[in-house]
Parts: sequence; structure tokens; C-alpha cells
Amino acid sequence: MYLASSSPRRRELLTQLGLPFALVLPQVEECRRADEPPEDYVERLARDKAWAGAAMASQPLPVLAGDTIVVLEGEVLEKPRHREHGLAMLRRLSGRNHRVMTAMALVWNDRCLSLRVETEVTFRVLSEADIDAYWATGEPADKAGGYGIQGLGGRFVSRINGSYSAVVGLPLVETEALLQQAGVLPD
Ligand SMILES: Cc1cn([C@H]2C[C@H](O)[C@@H](COP(=O)(O)OP(=O)(O)OP(=O)(O)O)O2)c(=O)[nH]c1=O
Repeated sequence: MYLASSSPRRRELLTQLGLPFALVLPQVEECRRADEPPEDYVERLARDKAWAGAAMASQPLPVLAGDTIVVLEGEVLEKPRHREHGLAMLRRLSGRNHRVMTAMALVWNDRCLSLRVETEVTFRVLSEADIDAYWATGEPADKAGGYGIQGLGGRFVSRINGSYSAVVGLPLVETEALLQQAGVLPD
């Protein structure tokens, strides 16, 4: 199969499912439509990435793609555009709960199956020094919500309710079930 993703985290997680895959790297514009609910947006992006990946694939094999967003009080926090944006995101996440939504899509035989997983994450209160020092590590820059639970950002997370692998970018249990449903993996 193919994984349509440039994310090293998705690559590592998919490896945990134990099936061989090749990469395709489609470019999909990530732009939320006016009034598009976050739930629909994240799933649309995953589907767009999978279809774009299928259009590039050189062999007729299944194509898997995903998207992750952070949602705070109905607002979508994507990747920080610059330092101030990243710092502002971390200030907003400080001492509060947010939801991480990850959608996965699989295109196979001209059909697309998709799913969405939601996880609740609680941050401890962050000081300005915490936020400054974390930004300076470079870790937040390419991550939805401006943090990585699997890295240095993990020390800000006081509680998680849901799937850890979904927060990192690829929900293992649900993705395995999706691949089984499509017949890519045996039941
Ligand atoms: C919240 C959170 C996000 N992330 C990452 C997962 C995703 O890689 C990234 C969100 O961006 P995405 O747009 O979902 O993915 P991507 O651009 O990195 O890769 P691609 O579209 O090519 O598949 O944020 C973490 O690694 N850890 C976390 O704790």
C-alpha cells in the first residue's frame, strides 16, 4: 500500500501495524471553508490527501492519508505560522482542555473510506518561561496546536482521554480496523 504523508510520525506509527508501504507526497492546500465544522474539515483534508495520493501512485494499491487538528472552544488551531502565532497558541492551551481530531482516509478501488478520532487533552498551566523555552526548541513549528505530545511537549500534558497515537497523528486501533474493513489487512 501507499502512505500519502510527509509526516515522520505517521510513517513511524504505520510501521507499528507491520505491513509494508511506500510513500507518495501529494501537496494539498489546507484551508477551512467558512462555517465548515472542524469535524468535517479534518475528514475532508484526510480524504483530499488520500485522493491526491492515489492520483500520483504508480501502482494500483490502497492509499492511506491522515490529518490532525487541535480544537479549542470550537476554534481550529493548525500549525503555527510564525513565532508569535505559536506562542499565542501555547498561551491559550495553558491550563485548559482541548480536543485533538485526527481523520484517516483510505482510497482503494475508486472508493474512499474514512474515519475520525477525537481525544481530549489537558494542559497544565504554562509559564511564559515554559512557552518561550519550548518554542526555542523548534519542536512546535510543524505541529498542529504548536506542540508534540510525543516529544518535549509531553511534559505539559497532565491528562489525556482517548487515543494517544491519534494525537501523534495516526490512530493505531482505528486505522488497523479501517485496513481490515477494506481487505488490506486480514481480519
Ligand atoms: C497535537 C500533535 C500534533 N502532531 C503533528 C501530527 C501531524 O504531523 C501534524 C499536523 O499536521 P497535518 O497537516 O495533519 O500533517 P503533516 O502536514 O505533518 O503531514 P501530511 O499532511 O503530509 O500527512 O502535527 C504531533 O506530532 N504531536 C502532537 O501532539
